[in-house]
Amino acid sequence: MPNNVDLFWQYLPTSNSTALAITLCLATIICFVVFTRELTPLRNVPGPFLASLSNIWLFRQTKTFQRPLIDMELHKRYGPIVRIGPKEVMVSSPSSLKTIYGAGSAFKKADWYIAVTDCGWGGPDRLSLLGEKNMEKYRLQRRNLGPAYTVDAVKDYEENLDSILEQNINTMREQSGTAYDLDNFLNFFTSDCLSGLTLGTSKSLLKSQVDDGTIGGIHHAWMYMHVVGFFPLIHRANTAFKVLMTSPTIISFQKCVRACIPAILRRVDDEQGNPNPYKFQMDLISNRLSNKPTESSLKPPKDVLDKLLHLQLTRPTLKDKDHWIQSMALTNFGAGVETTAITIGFLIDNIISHPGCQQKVHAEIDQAHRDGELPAGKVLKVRDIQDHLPYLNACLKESMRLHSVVGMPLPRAVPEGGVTLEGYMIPAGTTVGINSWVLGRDKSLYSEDAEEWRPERWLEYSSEKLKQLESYNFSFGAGARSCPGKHLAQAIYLKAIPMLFDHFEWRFRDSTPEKKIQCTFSTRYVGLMVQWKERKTAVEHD
Ligand code: HEM
Repeated sequence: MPNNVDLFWQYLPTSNSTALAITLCLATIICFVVFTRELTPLRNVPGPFLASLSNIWLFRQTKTFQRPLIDMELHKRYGPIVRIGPKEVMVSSPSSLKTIYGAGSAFKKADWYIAVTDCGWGGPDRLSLLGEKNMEKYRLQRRNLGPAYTVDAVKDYEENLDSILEQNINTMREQSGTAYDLDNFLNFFTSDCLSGLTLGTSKSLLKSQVDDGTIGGIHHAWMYMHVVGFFPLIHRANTAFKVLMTSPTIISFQKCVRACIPAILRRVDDEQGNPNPYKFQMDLISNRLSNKPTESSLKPPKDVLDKLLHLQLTRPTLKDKDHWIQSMALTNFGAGVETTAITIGFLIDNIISHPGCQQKVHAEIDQAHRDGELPAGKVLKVRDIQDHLPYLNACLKESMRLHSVVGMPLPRAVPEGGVTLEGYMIPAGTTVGINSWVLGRDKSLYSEDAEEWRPERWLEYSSEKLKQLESYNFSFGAGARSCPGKHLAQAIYLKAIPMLFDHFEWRFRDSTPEKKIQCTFSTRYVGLMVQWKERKTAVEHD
């Protein structure tokens, strides 16, 4: 009876050249596996086998748009450090947060961010804060434009925000009882608010319920960057061909890319419905750039663009930089609309999902009205939620902890000399990152019930503990590359949230709503239908 070895030889090809080809193939595969997986200090880092061989594994995971859930599962399975690419690991401990992102850290943004930029095709002097890798240029831009985004600067724009918020609440009164997709509705809401803050006026998207292309454009841009980021070369080539191949007769390279990775670009295609997503904003910005204030006509700034133009007048670095001013103003939309909408959306979802929570929120607001702490019928101040609505504020913190806006690790490159993370030596050049969804559920920070929704925890913590937790708050990033738009976003959601619960009672349209997240860097619910109805205010109750 032939044994297994005999059978093996029996089926081997007889021709010498075929045998040689097979041997060469096998040898190449073995060399490739040994080289990419084993001949690196990362060989002992646990993780899925296929992930250690090529970025395709990570690309495929990312393409599901479920990174927060996938990353949480991976950490549960493999521990505080997981190898998710041949040269990429993901870590989870709070101490790693300080090492990678802390003040003075030498970890630069990784190559994933190349897909956020135009690869220099718009000229070397472009402003693209999120993707900028040249730290000298980045610091120069942020130092000069940053003053338009401080807490004090934002106070100057609040009047515009207040009138948009009032308009939005009135519009919502008219729409009472109608069912809306929560994410869509809030994108309209925040787009109007950011427009008021940035340009002093809005296109009233919430009222018209029609996207002028801006919201779709932002969404598709993030979707593209989120996935193509793993293949910077594709992005570079794509950008180059987009610029070079303007002739309609030449088959654009973009089309080839589309054919190769249809899942991403099928959605990008939709964008073509509106070739100029920022038209409304661009027209206003161009108009004001051609009618700039002079020293003698200078008035106190009323919106971000005003403030940027003031800065331009006083800072020589900004003298010939109209394109920086334009890009910075547009960044408020690209980086602010979805992120702020998602922050409010997750909170609304959490409050309606947890029985009794909305009643508590309403009771707290009503009591604050009765105690005279909140003026009835007026837009609240940014600090009101912190000072007078502790339970609602605790719900917000709990929501941001469990459902952070950014749902993938913020990728950074390990600097020269390497680093030790979670007990493993990680060589220079490796991409490392922490996912906020994982850190927000860290048991060493939030105790054993870290996975549960329990807003009361924020009312129980000592001030020391609160301070410690604040230092691990990753919602707006951390260190030198943390979010410059934080105060702008906070002005919107800290004012809007109490109003949305003061004036309305919320419910899901369906008794058992389907909750499907979609992570395109930012993470939202898709297709979650909600309704609101106007409620009597405390004064009307009494
Ligand atoms: C609730 C709303 C917001 C959240 C949760 C948020 C979150 C974040 C996070 C986590 C980062 C770090 C990204 C990274 O390290 O790659 C970031 C960066 C950034 N954000 Fe925001 N953001 C919000 C609103 C805004 C707004 C309104 C603006 C408008 C100016 C803005 C502009 C930016 C920019 C330009 C960066 C890049 C900074 C850098 O790379 O150094 N964000 N944001």
